[in-house]
Amino acid sequence: PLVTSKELFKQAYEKGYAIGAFNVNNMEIIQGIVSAAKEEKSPLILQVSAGARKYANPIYLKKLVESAVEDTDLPIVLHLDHGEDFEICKQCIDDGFTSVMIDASHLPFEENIALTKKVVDYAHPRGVVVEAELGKLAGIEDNISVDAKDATYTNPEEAREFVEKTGVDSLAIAIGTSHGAYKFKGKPELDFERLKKISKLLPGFPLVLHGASTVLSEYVEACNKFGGDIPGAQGVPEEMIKEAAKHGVCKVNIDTDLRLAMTSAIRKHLHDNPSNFDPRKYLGEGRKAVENMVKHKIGNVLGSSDQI
Ligand SMILES: O=C(COP(=O)(O)O)N(O)CCCOP(=O)(O)O
Ligand SMILES: [Zn+2]
Repeated sequence: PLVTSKELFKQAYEKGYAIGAFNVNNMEIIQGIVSAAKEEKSPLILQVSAGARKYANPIYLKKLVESAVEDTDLPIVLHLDHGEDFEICKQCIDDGFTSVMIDASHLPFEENIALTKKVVDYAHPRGVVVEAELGKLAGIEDNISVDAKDATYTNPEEAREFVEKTGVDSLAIAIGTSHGAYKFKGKPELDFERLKKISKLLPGFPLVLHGASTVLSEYVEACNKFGGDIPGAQGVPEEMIKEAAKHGVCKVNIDTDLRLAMTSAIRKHLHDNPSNFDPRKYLGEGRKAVENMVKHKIGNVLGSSDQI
């Protein structure tokens, strides 16, 4: 069924695992993710960004997710990723999403609170949960200085005040991750001291990690071997994701690893089969690669297998 993440996060928090939140943009990506979750008997968050709504048309995405629920009967959360204003959150809530993110992290603290509370006050009476963000995902400057970290990473005391004043159900925090394939110039590093402080001040409260792709080297190498050009790509080591799940992180956002898995498979297929021009062949290979990557994440990193 379509579910909210409330109960899923509660169990994940208690058992120390995290739930993958995978971005969806087309049928094959959804099918790959969902078959992996089905096989791993794992709860699942399918998330739709504004970019995905523009690319695929919201109606198609909603119907594809409904098909996944009908086909597998998995507990699936349909989540709006990075909602940029009240309007889009309202639209998705009215459209049957079970969870929305209002990303007001670029606003001053008080304005972030006000806008987040406005979304919470609309969502909760309709049985929908809300994710907000406090702090700014790292840029890709080299290991940034301590005071720069304090200026951009999530402040633990502010996090507690934010949650109390907004009633939000989960909080995306900034501890050194960033979106995309180029997360670290030097050695990958997350601010675990900060994470521990935040989770200590917010016991039992679900935290969210954005920019949590590993940028798996096997896919980067395959992309580059078959015509791609993705130099120096680096992500979050899987050990760090496991560690974060032990300190209150219940939702782990993964999009770049999906893209790399799909792209590497398609590049390889097109390279190895120059005479083929049937999209079902290379899109099918892409789907299979997505399925295998998500199975790996669920089974070996997130720990959410056999939880349904
Ligand atoms: O946290 C992440 C993904 O992190 P990742 O890049 O490490 O996978 N996300 O919220 C995904 C953001 C995708 O937005 P868009 O569709 O506009 O490109
Ligand atoms: Zn994000």
